[in-house]
Amino acid sequence: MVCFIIKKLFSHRVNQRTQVTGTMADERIEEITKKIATYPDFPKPGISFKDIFSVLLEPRVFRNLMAVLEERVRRVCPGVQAVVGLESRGFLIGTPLALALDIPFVPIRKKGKLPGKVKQVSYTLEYGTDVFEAQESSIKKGQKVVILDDLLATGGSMKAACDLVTAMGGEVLLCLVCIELLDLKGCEKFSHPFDAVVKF
Ligand SMILES: O=P(O)(O)OC[C@H]1O[C@H](OP(=O)(O)OP(=O)(O)O)[C@H](O)[C@@H]1O
Ligand SMILES: Nc1ncnc2[nH]cnc12
Repeated sequence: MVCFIIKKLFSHRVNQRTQVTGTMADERIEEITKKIATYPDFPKPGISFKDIFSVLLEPRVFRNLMAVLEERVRRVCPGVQAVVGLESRGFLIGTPLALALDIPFVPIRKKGKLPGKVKQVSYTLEYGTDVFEAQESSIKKGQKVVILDDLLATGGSMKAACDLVTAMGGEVLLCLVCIELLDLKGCEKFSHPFDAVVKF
């Protein structure tokens, strides 16, 4: 209900509402921002690659990132029932977040990697196309989920994940990323509530 109201107020962005306030919080995010390394022209010319792994190299900064993500989920969608993480970098932050919230972690993987019956959706990336899959039994009808990823670029991956979760009967309460590339306007691709810790 709260998410619904926030969504109505801020369209697809909930940053204004979920931003952690206070000096400590701002300092954590400032430090996380500084730690994210940028690699020009990787993996293709014209792509400015933002590397979440540089944050994971420092346990204190990684812990602060996880704390910020957890605070935002608890604040915006306290009734959340699962964390959905996108392969592969979304797994790195999705699994510790699910553990911290004591709820299931649901992987969305690229085609052909999940056993058993799967549901799939195809999508376009900033530098290619791919197919996402989830195990049929991993998302229950009516289950309230947060979708988590390291980065939002064109928004193709997040939109595909929203479509897949919705097609499986899940309810997307929040799409959450560590890094948003503002110029690419990826959050305009989908209509679910969205939040990002760091924006470039
Ligand atoms: O907003 P988009 O344009 O869809 O791009 C963002 C996605 O691209 C990257 O994943 P990638 O497919 O490169 O996989 P990886 O995490 O395994 O490196 C990133 O981790 C996001 O999932
Ligand atoms: N610019 C970028 N940096 C890191 N990961 C990405 N995935 C898609 N675009 C990306």
